[in-house]
Amino acid sequence: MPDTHTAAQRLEHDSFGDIAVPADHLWGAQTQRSLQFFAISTERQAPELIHALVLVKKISARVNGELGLLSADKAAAIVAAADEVLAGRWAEEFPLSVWQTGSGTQTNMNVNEVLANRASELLGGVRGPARRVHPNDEVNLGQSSNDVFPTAMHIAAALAIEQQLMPALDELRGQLDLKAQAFADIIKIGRTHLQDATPLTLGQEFSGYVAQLEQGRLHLQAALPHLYQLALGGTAVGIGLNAHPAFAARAAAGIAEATGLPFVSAPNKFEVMAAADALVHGHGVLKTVAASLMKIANDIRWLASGPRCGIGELQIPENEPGSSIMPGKVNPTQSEALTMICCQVFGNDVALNIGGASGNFELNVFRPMMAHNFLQSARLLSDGARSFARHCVAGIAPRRARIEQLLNESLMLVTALAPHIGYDRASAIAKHAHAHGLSLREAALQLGELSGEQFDQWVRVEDMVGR
Ligand SMILES: O=C(O)C[C@H](O)C(=O)O
Repeated sequence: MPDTHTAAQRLEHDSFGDIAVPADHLWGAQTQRSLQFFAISTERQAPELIHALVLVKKISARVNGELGLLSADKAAAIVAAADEVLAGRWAEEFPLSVWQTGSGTQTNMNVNEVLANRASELLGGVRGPARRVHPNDEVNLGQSSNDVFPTAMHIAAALAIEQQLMPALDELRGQLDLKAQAFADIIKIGRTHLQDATPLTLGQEFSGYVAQLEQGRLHLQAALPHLYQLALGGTAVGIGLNAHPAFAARAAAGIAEATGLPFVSAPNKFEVMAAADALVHGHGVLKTVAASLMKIANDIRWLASGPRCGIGELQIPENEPGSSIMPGKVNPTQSEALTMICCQVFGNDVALNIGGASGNFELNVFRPMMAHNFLQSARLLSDGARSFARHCVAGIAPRRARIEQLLNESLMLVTALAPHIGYDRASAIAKHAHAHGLSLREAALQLGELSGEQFDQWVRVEDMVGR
């Protein structure tokens, strides 16, 4: 009795022979082998990377058609199949693990197979070995995983920076800037080394966060030109064997037009294929942005600590119950999520650096991991920055009474006396005040260092904050 519950299968074929694949899927033999031999963990190639690979295939088919290397009907069918994927169809046809061949060959072939089978169907043919479009000879025409995969990585990374990360960071910068302006007149005590320091305004403190993100944007922009260089046309080792001499430049121009970004054919294909420095540099900037966000998120949660027994200068939004056991407790959860994201980005950076440093001769073979880490970092930072902007920063309010209390209790206002009575005498006032639980004014008068009028004239916080 045949098992009627067994899913229908069809035979696919590659240079290793026949292999059964699920009949309802478009992928072919090499995808199936990869599923068998790389059943490793749950990380799949990022949708942004698949999208970029499919775009490369679409533009390549069009250019190869224009160059007379591919018949017009087949080029059009591959373009149409690619457009279906780019429009969101067939997402389940790209099931491969990140942890596979280091060049991304199996994912390149996954894309080739899906587009070949679908293009065949669009031409009225079948899927499988009798298909009317060949995955290697036609979809992969004039290409190798070695140039296609780094090309897709550069496209996906540049798009992630420009379309995801920059807008998200701009939103967070905008929210912080609103607070910087709103808090411009609130004088508070500064802290250095976690110890009391001289005063500044809350607005000045927040303006530092704004400037951090402005610098981050400039760093991101500076990382883009290298990512705009595309390896496509280099084929296996960078010399372009089997590609038409006009292919590289035309394909890069097509990708630039399709994305609206100034991609060009890399002037040196050996560099973009043998190394992955553009990704290492770009992720270095993502790491820098993570360092900025971690500092900002940490400051805000420390300033909001309490509400009774901490610093308590800021009130942050109370979005959800904080504790399963402690009634009424509310926690700085947005800061916690964002700082965890930053940790992940730092970890991704280490792995990506090792991968980038470990290429051999003509090819870097750490690419799927590097693409995965880069795109995960960009996504995490984008979503995290937006979440933090909307659910924390937008609702931050100053706790004025507490700010004023801590300002008045601070001993470091004594710094304003140093130009008048010298460092040593001012220091003696601060130490005396601390030792005897006195205010600075009381200590100064007790030590007979200056008159009350002089103290009031010289220790004026409004004059200390440099506005
Ligand atoms: O898959 C390819 O096109 C080439 C492969 O990565 C190799 O260099 O062996």
